[in-house]
Amino acid sequence: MNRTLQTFYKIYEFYPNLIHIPTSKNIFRRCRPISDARNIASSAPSGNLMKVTIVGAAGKIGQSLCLMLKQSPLIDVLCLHDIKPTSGFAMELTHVDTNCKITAFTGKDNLLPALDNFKDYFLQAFIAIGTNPVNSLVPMACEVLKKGGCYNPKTVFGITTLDTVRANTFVAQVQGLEPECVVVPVIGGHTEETIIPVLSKAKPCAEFTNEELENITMSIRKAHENILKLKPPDSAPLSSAFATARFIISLVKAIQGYPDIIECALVSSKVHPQLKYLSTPLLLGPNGVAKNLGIPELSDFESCMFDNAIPTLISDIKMGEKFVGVQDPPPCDPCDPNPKAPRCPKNWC
Ligand SMILES: NC(=O)C1=CN([C@@H]2O[C@H](COP(=O)(O)OP(=O)(O)OC[C@H]3O[C@@H](n4cnc5c(N)ncnc54)[C@H](O)[C@@H]3O)[C@@H](O)[C@H]2O)C=CC1
Ligand SMILES: O=C([O-])CC(=O)C(=O)O
Repeated sequence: MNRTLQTFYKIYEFYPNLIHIPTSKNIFRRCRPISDARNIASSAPSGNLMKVTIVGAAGKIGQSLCLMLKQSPLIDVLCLHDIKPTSGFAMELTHVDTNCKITAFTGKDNLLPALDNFKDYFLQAFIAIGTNPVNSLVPMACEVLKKGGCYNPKTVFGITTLDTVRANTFVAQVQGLEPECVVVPVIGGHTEETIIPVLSKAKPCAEFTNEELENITMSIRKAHENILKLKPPDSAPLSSAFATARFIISLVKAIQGYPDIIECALVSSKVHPQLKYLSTPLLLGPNGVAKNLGIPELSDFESCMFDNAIPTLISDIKMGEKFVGVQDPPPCDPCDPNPKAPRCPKNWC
């Protein structure tokens, strides 16, 4: 096994529910009706196939996610991988009368066959991580990919779409709007203290009383906890699968050249000096992040939440990096300056 293969193997061992989308620059198909898609897809040359691999596919989220993705006319091959048996579940999915083909692999030894295209496309393959803790696993994955010499910061994503889906829903309830019409950016990370719903930029309407702002924000941040109270020890597999499917379809559309695809996701970031990874709105294109749209202008309430989240985000990021051996840079020692360097100013460190 060469070094690149080992790297990928290591990543996939760590990340059930990681979603891998091998891409080809040749893939620029436009949206088309399902009936039309059946014909086109069946005659599409294999190099142009849109394949999505779900790792951890036999789990609670994975199964619903696969069912949703099986219904997409934009995906040609849906590949299921899990350490648990996948063949029965895969056979059931093949009975769903949509064009998307199903392939299935079981066990660690079959991970590489599940990712059969990655050797050719690994720098373009999109990797989306839904497994918690997303705030730490994305930095960890990026470090592993860097060590393997196959890191492309534009194509590694932490899935935070569930926070956006919840924000849209709760805002729509309060404002009496249809949830499908509401768009709320959610930045930060994917834990209670790091989720920052930017309600001041909600569309189509960002008018809220202070009480509404506080209630909606808390409902989004505590959504997981509130679900656990009603259905312990379950998480939120249905809404998570829905949100993950939405994010995956957005990635697929971006790869296929659809314009104006914007999603919030946790990515390697330079938009804040202290945060190497941050979830912000992203313009997605065929090569991944086409443009990081950055931190929207925040209200005082949102700025306060953001400032409070920074230490947690930093510590979550460090935790992920340390897990794969990345050390903090040695602290600056003002008593032992490099004689060739300018003297370290007092309190610099
Ligand atoms: N990002 C988000 O918004 C959300 C993320 N989650 C996270 O998603 C993850 C999955 O949740 P569930 O589906 O409910 O869990 P689950 O336990 O039902 O499913 C996980 C699946 O991964 C498989 N698996 C474990 N190790 C594997 C490996 N090395 N290779 C391949 N497959 C492997 C297991 O056999 C299992 O089928 C959890 O970490 C959860 O915290 C949950 C909700 C929302
Ligand atoms: O932690 C979990 O398993 C569930 C989760 O992310 C959420 O509901 O937002």
